Amino acid sequence: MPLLPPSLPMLFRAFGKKQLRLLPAVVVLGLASAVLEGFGIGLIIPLLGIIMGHGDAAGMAGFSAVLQHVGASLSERDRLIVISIAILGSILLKNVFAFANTLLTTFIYGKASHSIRSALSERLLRVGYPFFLRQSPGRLLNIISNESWRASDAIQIVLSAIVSASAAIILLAFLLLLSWRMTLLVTLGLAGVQIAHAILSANLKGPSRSVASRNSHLASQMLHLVHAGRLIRIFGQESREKAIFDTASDAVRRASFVLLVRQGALPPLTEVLHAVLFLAVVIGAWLAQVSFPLIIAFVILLYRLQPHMRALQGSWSQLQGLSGSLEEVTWMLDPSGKPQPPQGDGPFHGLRQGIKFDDVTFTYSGTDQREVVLHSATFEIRSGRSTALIGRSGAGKTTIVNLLCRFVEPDTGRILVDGSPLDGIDASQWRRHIALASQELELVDGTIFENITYGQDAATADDAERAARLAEAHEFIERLPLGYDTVVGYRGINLSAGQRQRIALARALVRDPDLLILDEATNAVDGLSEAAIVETLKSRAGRRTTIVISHHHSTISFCDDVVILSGGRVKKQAPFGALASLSMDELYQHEPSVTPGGAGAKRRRGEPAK
Ligand SMILES: Nc1ncnc2c1ncn2[C@@H]1O[C@H](COP(=O)(O)OP(=O)(O)OP(=O)(O)O)[C@@H](O)[C@H]1O
Repeated sequence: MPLLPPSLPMLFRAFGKKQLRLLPAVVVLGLASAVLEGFGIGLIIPLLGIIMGHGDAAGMAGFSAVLQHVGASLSERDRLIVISIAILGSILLKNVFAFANTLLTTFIYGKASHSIRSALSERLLRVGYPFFLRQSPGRLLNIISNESWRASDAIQIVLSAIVSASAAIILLAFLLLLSWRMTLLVTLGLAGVQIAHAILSANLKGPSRSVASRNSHLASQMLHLVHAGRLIRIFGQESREKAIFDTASDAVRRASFVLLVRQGALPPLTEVLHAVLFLAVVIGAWLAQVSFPLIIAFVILLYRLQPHMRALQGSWSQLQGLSGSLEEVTWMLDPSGKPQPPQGDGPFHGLRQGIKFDDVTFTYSGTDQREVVLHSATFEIRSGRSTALIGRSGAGKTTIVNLLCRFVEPDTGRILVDGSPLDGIDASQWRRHIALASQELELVDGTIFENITYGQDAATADDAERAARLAEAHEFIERLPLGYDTVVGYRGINLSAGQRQRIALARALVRDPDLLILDEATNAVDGLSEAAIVETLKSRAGRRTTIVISHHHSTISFCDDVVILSGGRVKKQAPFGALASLSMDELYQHEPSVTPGGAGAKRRRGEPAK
């Protein structure tokens, strides 16, 4: 049986070297206060000796005899005063050390909880994006908001266990110095209690895991209630959702009850066992005719030892009870088995010739069906031109954007940027040259100015206004009482969908990127505004590369090229001018008869179009 939960070492690593360096101080303070406590209790032997008129060391050996000689040269009265002062002094100093220890452990606890949360956020920010496609948001939320606190509690439990262990070791050493026979009896008894306790607390792991998984489920339900407020109301599902939530909440209650009952049974049980041990020692000492002051000192030491031993056992069972939470936190902290962030460290200074998808195939991993969503896609995006990416719903357009932004990587094939593989380029340098406005990218909970300049710390109010004008957002922003200082609320809840889209577009335009990607970025914008936005985009044409995804003909009308997708396959790539007269439906159904190079040509040779 491992002494500590296997997840603890990783937690301590997250904890930081600086804080770890403080741990010896915790041990030293714990030991020092225990030494003072043991010493103070030991001095009771000569004190009682004087009071009871047994001032000599008859019947005593070893350390007890040494203590019995403390102040032996003084008169009885002076000795009594000196010993009393020494006892009081040691109690006082012991409590000063104990308080210093409390301060230190509280400081370390605070730092530990912060370090764990910080490490969790670091992991979330650095992990490869596909992680979010596979994991339940409820689970992630539960780990950060609930389990991270429990992991911090585990660290505090370990710290107080260190203090208790230090005290127990010292008090046992004092017991040993007083009588090795009685100490042997005590140690055997304590070992028995410890074994009984360990066996009982081993069955806390299951309920602890059950609490963690039910908490994840409950967090998912909470997220659902927050996000689906309109859906639930319009379909009149309040009662049903309430019942589902209550079931999830009650499952947490029931799992926690089982855990707490099992945990709660341990302290009374160990207290009874300790009491049995205590009595056994007293009776044993009496039977062995140990001197009375020695028995008193031994019993007091034993009495003081018990809370530390019980605290140690309590720490053990608490750690077992927290094992589900610890496993969840260490799972999130552990980089192994998680998608890596995009690799590659090549520099990128700007797009010159263009981007080529070369036979790219892609499947979203982690889904049960694992359907191929992009089949051998080959097409080009010319630099300084606008390319419309069109196709019916589910054709794979957003997947292409995900690949371009390196949120996901191709299974086979390559994406070439100016002839170099994209996966060899440093992802953050590449992304600095891209801006994405998409129906899925949210606004941040801040002001309109903060949203427009998100990721552009150097952007001024003028820059923000210029971008807002280009995105047809300036007018409505100016009409708001607080203008650019208006707080948009969580996910931009205080704005209309069209207003949110225009701010998101301004956020993309303020970067003036090499590659602007608009994925259904204006589908909620009114016709007039959209026409003006298209004019803006036209003015960028020839200067910057733009990819536009839309189901509206008007939105793609200014594009130079069009790539038509169907069922994850590139059906056609052509200059848009040649097909501009066709409606969107006709474009979607267009057969790959005149494909200048690229995927269509390849298929004509080998593979029928789907
Ligand atoms: N995270 C995901 N996990 C699994 N499959 C996904 C995921 N995202 C998309 N898909 C699947 O990939 C296919 C292509 O989806 P994609 O979002 O690229 O389509 P789209 O052409 O952008 O559609 P729309 O016009 O509706 O936005 C679809 O069949 C979809 O079900």
